[in-house]
Amino acid sequence: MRTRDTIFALSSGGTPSGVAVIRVSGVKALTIAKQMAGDFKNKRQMLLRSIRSRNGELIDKGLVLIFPGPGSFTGEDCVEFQLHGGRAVVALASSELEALGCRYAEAGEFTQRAFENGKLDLVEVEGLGDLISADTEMQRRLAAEQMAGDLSGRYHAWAKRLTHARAMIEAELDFADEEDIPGSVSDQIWPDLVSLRAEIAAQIQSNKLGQSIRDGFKVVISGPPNAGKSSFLNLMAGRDVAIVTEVAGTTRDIIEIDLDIDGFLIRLIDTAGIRETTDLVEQEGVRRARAALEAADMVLLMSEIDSDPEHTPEVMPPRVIRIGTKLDLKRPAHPERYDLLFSAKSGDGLDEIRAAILSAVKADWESISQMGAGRQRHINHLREASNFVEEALKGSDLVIRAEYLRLAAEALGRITGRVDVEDLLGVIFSEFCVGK
Ligand SMILES: Nc1nc2c(ncn2[C@@H]2O[C@H](COP(=O)(O)OP(=O)(O)OP(=O)(O)O)[C@@H](O)[C@H]2O)c(=O)[nH]1
Ligand SMILES: [K+]
Ligand SMILES: [Mg+2]
Repeated sequence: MRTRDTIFALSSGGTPSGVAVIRVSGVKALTIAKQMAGDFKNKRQMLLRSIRSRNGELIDKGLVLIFPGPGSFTGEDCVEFQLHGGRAVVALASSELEALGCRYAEAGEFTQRAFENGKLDLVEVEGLGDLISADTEMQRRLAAEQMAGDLSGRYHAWAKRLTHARAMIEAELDFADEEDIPGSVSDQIWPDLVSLRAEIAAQIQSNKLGQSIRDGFKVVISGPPNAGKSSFLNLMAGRDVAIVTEVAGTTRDIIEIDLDIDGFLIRLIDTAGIRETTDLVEQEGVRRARAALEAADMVLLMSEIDSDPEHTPEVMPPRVIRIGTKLDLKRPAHPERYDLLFSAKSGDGLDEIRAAILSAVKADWESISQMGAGRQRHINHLREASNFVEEALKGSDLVIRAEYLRLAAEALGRITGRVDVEDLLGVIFSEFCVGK
């Protein structure tokens, strides 16, 4: 059995490093640690020991952390060796561990064991994965809350309410023939389920917004050719990412840069100027520009001040900021046409654009920071659950309504991994790095 193997991995980053952490988990962990570091009591403790190979040769002197199961990250017996992070030290310690019967861990295998031993549920596992890959402060916050179980707790609480509702229905069915049950007991549960459905809808909305915090808030730069879109992108990037020329139709491919603005990941996307054209390559650029607009969280609609005709994209995403460009050349005759004015040449207006982006992403953040930001996977199951609740609310036969509530609870259970999730596990754990 694969899970009976004792596994190990270098859990700290690449060598050489000041310290290398080698983590060992499984039934043989404590025995092997004793072979390498001398005898100790099986209790949670940290020891400073000489680590030796089987023939008594000194590998290194370092710290040995003992975590007997189940009070460990994986729930199994675990040991961590903190050695000096030289390549040869790590190589020798690793080959010694292999010789003593350990196997190098696969990506995410420690976390998978933690899940199998009930230490983390799937939502917490995803939070942990996000925490490890978090680049910005807001990604970190969302992930830390999710890992701490905030989101799991909410999903669990909903599943419990559904179970309670079913119990009320069962009770009513059992006592249906008794005269002294006043009205229907289960009638009390329907108002609660109506509000549960609303709470799930709010969570779906929050999860959607949360994805833009986690994966980047997508700001698309759109507008006619030569508006100065790429010049703006380059200024924000602080380097010449995109080609800028006076030729209309210079940009064809989508050009994306990631920015960290006040802890938020902002994905700034430069696109081809939108116009009718016979140039095949430019046509494809325009098609891609339109597609980018559809996926945008926000659009910076740029046009040269007082240029005609006025450009309006066909697809209007929720947030559009109209920006008049090349302010160094001209003051606008129709200032009401623009939300902001900007010059790539002088840099005037740049701070205001940055502030507008930040205030949009902060508005999203405020509406989700209380609720967390589950993944698309959560959204799918939440929709399923919500549909079943809907069916239960619409139904008339109590037995069938109770069955819908069971299905709704099951859909919620799949989010945290309480119900058949085998097929999901591979996907989730493979996202992890080795050593976690
Ligand atoms: N004076 C002045 N010229 C600018 C400004 N911004 C851009 N330009 C010039 O306008 C021309 C077009 O700029 P780009 O940044 O390539 O414009 P674009 O919107 O990306 O153009 P396409 O990719 O062709 O759609 C270039 O010659 C730029 O140097 C500005 O603020 N002031
Ligand atoms: K251009
Ligand atoms: Mg361009």
